[in-house]
Amino acid sequence: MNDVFKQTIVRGCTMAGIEIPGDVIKKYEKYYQLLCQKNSEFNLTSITDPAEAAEKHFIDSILLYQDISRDKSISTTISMVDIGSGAGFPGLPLKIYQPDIIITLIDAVGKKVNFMQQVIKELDIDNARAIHIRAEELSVTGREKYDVAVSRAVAELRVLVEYALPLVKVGGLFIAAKGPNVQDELSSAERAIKILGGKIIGTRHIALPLSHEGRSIITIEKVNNTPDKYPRRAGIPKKRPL
Ligand SMILES: C[S@@+](CC[C@H](N)C(=O)[O-])C[C@H]1O[C@@H](n2cnc3c(N)ncnc32)[C@H](O)[C@@H]1O
Repeated sequence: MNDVFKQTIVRGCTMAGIEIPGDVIKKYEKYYQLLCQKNSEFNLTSITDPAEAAEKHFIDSILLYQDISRDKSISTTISMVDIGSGAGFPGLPLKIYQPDIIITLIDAVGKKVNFMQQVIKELDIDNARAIHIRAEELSVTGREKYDVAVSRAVAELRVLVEYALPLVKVGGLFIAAKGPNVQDELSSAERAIKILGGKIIGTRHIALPLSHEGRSIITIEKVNNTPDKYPRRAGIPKKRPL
């Protein structure tokens, strides 16, 4: 096992005030090992250095937990979808950290979904599935079904909300993990958020605990049902953002 990876998880979580159980760290180590193995076959991530991966993939993911659980007690089961999860971030580290989450991970690229399925199987993770589907298509079976949607590094916010908000229950949350500067994105997404039944309830600006890179975590509450005509068909949200 990679000591630098483990030490960085422990040190970073301590600095961030996150209590991280030993069995969770062990699973992250195994996950990181699988990530490095698969990454030599095809490109899953450009971040493979152990300290960087520990902070920028794993800690970065679990920093969202505070936003997800803000209205729920820790023991309440949360159904969550991660849109454009890629190699599993942020959904899988969150699920490993809080096993009560029931997670659906989706991605448009089959090879990435195969990798997530491998991690789920090899780490023996319950209540987790990875599906090869586009977000626009999941709303056929997954419409207004999830308590929480999360997404990191997938699209600009006005596009992302058309992927995410149709999947979230009224009263649920969409949490977008973004870089430090989000003011322009927030302004240009205002109209789309309103049309789709959302309301921005907060943007939390934070720094990663070790590199001090900035992040913004945008939380949108689903306050009204999304009109049936959204999402538009695959590709249209990105081509013609609301
Ligand atoms: C830059 S990667 C980010 C992956 C991961 N969320 C992370 O932060 O490491 C963007 C991912 O979003 C996926 N994606 C983009 N548009 C999508 C859509 N409409 N539905 C599902 N997946 C999508 C891509 O296939 C890609 O794997």
